[in-house]
Formats: sequence, structure tokens, C-alpha cells
Amino acid sequence: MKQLKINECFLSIQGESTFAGLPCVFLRLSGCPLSCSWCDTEYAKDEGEYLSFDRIVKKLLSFDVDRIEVTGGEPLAQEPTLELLQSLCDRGLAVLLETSGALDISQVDPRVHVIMDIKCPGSGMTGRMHWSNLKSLLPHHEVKFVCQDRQDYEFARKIIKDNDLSNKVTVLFSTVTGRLAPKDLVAWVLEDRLRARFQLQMHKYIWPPDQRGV
Ligand SMILES: C[S@@+](CC[C@H](N)C(=O)[O-])C[C@H]1O[C@@H](n2cnc3c(N)ncnc32)[C@H](O)[C@@H]1O
Ligand SMILES: Nc1nc2[nH]cc(C(=O)O)c2c(=O)[nH]1
Ligand code: SF4
Ligand SMILES: [Mg+2]
Repeated sequence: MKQLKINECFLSIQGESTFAGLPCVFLRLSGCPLSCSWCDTEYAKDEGEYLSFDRIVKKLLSFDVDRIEVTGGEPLAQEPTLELLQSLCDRGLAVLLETSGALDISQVDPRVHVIMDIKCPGSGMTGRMHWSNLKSLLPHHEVKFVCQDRQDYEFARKIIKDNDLSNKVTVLFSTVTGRLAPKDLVAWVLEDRLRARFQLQMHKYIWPPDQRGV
């Protein structure tokens, strides 16, 4: 029986990406092989329970919302995730996948809206990037740079330029909450006339930033 280790499942508004502000059901998978210095979901590393696909799908559908984000933890670290994503697409749902960039995305169903981090130096995880993912990106995918300082920003700017990312996908810039002033990152993006979308984690402004399940 196919199963996945699940940390939490809840209804909220999407706080990030081009889908920000829209109702969305979140499925947070347990476990992550990375350890970003600023990770806000460390609780998802170990905590969780194994649920069958049937129970997961039943739970997701019970919210009666046709947009689902699969996140984590690192969702692609569990092999059955690929099949779950496909079956959610087959049901006609809009499926978003939030992934670190460290695992291969080439086998993800092309209907999925992949939102892929490119880990900047401040995360400590740049060396873990699966760089050939850049070749697997589709026009409806989004890449996200989460920056904690100027060094991270300059790294992101170089990756965007060297790979012509703004012409291929939506490029998102985000601050590490509490580590970089949003106005500084916005000023840099504007100064360089980058074709990128600035975002904040909206849910951390609506609810206390450390609240789970929102
Ligand atoms: C918790 S991760 C889960 C998905 C996947 N492991 C990843 O890193 O993309 C979801 C998103 O939250 C972002 N994130 C985690 N901690 C953050 C923080 N302290 N400030 C801003 N964004 C953060 C990550 O960079 C990622 O884009
Ligand atoms: N509301 C809300 N939006 C989100 N977008 C991405 C999230 C994540 O943790 O991956 C997230 C989250 O945890 N909550
Ligand atoms: S990859 Fe995602 S879940 Fe894993 S440590 Fe980094 S931010 Fe946290
Ligand atoms: Mg989050």
C-alpha cells in the first residue's frame, strides 16, 4: 500500500508565489535531507505519521478547495510523492509543489506548478543544489531566492543572468524573515531593474510568525 509520512494538512491562504492570497490546502510532508540555517519548519524534519494515499486524498478533498500545495520538509525526499502529485493532477486539482532545488524535478508531472528554491550561500546549502534542475524548468514554474544579505542577493543576480532565468520562468525574491529588511532587498532589485517578483511570506503577517498550521 502506497503511503507517505505527513507532518500536517491544513487550509489557509497561499502566502507565497504568484498564487499568494488564494485559498489553498497545504500538505506538509515530513523529513528533509537539508538543513538551511534559517529553516522555519524544522518541526517537520522528524514529526509525522504514515498515511495511505487513500487517507491523504480523502483528507485533501474534505476541504473542498481545488488548489493544493505539497510542501515540507522536502516533499521530493519521499519517493511516492511523484505518484501522489500525478494522481492529484488527474483529479483536476491545481497542484503546487514547493521544493528545495536539491532533488531532481525532472520526473515531476508537467501539470504541477513547481516552485523551486535556489539556495543562496546564507542558507549553507548551495553545495546541495541539483543544478541540472535548471534544464527541467517549464514556463509555468517559479524559482525563488530567499536572501539574508547582500551576498545572497548578488549570488541570485548572477544565477539569474547566467541562466537567463527571467525569460524562462517567474523569478521570486524573498527575504529571510527577520534577517534582512524587505526595503533593502526591494531597493537592490529596483536598482538593478531585475525582472523579478518581490514577495513576503504573507501568512507570517496575518498570524504569529511561528504559528503552525496556517
Ligand atoms: C519550509 S520550505 C519547504 C519546501 C522545501 N524544503 C524548500 O526549501 O523549498 C518552504 C519555503 O519556505 C522558505 N523558508 C523557510 N524558512 C524561511 C525563513 N526563515 N524565511 C523566509 N523563507 C523561509 C523556504 O526557502 C521555502 O521556499
Ligand atoms: N499560508 C502558507 N503559505 C505557504 N506557502 C508556502 C508555505 C510552505 O511552508 O511551504 C506556506 C505555509 O506554510 N503557509
Ligand atoms: S530545504 Fe526546506 S525544509 Fe529543508 S531545511 Fe531548507 S527550508 Fe527547511
Ligand atoms: Mg512555510
